[in-house]
Amino acid sequence: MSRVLVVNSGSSSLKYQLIELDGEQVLASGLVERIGEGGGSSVGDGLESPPIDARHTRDSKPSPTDSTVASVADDFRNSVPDHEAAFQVMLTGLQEQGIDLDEPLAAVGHRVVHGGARFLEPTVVTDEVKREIDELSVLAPLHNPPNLAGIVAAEATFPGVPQVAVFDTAFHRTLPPVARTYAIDADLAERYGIRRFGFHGISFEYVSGEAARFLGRSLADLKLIVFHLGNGASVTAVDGGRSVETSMGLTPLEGLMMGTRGGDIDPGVLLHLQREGGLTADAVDTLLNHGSGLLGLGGFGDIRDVQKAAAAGDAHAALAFEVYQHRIRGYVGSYLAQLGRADAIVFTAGVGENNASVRAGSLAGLEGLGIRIDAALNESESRAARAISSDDSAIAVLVIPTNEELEIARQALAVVTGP
Ligand SMILES: Nc1ncnc2c1ncn2[C@@H]1O[C@H](COP(=O)(O)OP(=O)(O)O)[C@@H](O)[C@H]1O
Ligand SMILES: CC(=O)OP(=O)(O)O
Ligand SMILES: [Mg+2]
Repeated sequence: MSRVLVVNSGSSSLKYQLIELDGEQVLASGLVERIGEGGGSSVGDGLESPPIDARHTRDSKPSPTDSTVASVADDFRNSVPDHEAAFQVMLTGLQEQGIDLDEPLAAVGHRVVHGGARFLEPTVVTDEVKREIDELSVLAPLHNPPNLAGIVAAEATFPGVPQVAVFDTAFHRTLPPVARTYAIDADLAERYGIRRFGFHGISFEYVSGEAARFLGRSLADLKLIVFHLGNGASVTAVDGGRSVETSMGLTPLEGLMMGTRGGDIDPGVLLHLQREGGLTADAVDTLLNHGSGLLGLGGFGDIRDVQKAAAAGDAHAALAFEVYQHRIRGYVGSYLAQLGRADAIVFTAGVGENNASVRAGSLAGLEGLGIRIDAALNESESRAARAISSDDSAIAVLVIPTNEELEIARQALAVVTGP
């Protein structure tokens, strides 16, 4: 028996796949979107079709007149998704795709974003594991609560089936001390567990393997810079299959600019907002997680909407689009220096796979570093893993579709079947 249900219960969507790992066949899949906001669901090829318009976001940012701290916070709280309802929609979706829910499952695999220092491997869920995932919610408030809700719902629906948590942080267990250390007081860091963890590890692991396969080379010999550009976005330097540097840190707030998160910021800005703006710590949290990034600066959380607004002459949207690419370009340079060289730069996830302008814009002007994009290849509508660099590019540039669900299914099955 090697049938695994994968539940990726996210902050505003639930993605699922039922996978038969003998032959790696997807038996059913779907996406339940805009949970709790009257949103619908899609089944079947849902993961291939364009997903949600404004995930993690409202349709547009609050106007300055209603942006008192309290009203901004309340506004976002009103859109807290109902994950239990989403789980029920998923079950209906599975049945509509002809799945008999009584057929035995080897495991249910769950994406869990923050595994802290404790969870370095995929882990069979126990009450203690759930407690620890819950405790880590303070470091991933957008993610761990819905991840846990998915686990609890699956336990109730599939009693006796092992629930396996697969952690986004685990791939980054190889980060060397120099890359996981913040330059703050060492005793304080120790006492409060302050260090860099990194996220999107499930995707980075899958995509690195696929990039090696595409290049026909051993992963052990490759130096890769992998950009996961989804709603959340991060980049990892992968050396011989190991994460050696990554842009997210203690929480998924650090690094690149994202849909509703701003990424790297001078910590002095937060102090200034608290002292001069009168914002509470919770209001700053809301602002950083829900009201920054493309949404905060450009007015829309989905980069396609930002591009449309920019094309229509909106200066803030145009600037947001530029800043997004400027950050990516900066990390290319930084990680090239950290790795010493790179065999390939890889783009993945919603924006990375689908947005040719972001790829071209971010890498424009980097010919001196040996990076040249072929415009026609870059603009191709192909969904397959592919190269988009020109023949004379010293560093290959690849687009590799991610498949977090397949990676989770593989890891979950490996845990329950043992070595
Ligand atoms: N088919 C598509 N064409 C263009 N952009 C897309 C497409 N699909 C997704 N995106 C972009 O990807 C973003 C979401 O990425 P995704 O990886 O699905 O996010 P997440 O899994 O983090 O929710 C959207 O904001 C959108 O801009
Ligand atoms: C860790 C993270 O940011 O995940 P997502 O992209 O799913 O929001
Ligand atoms: Mg994602």
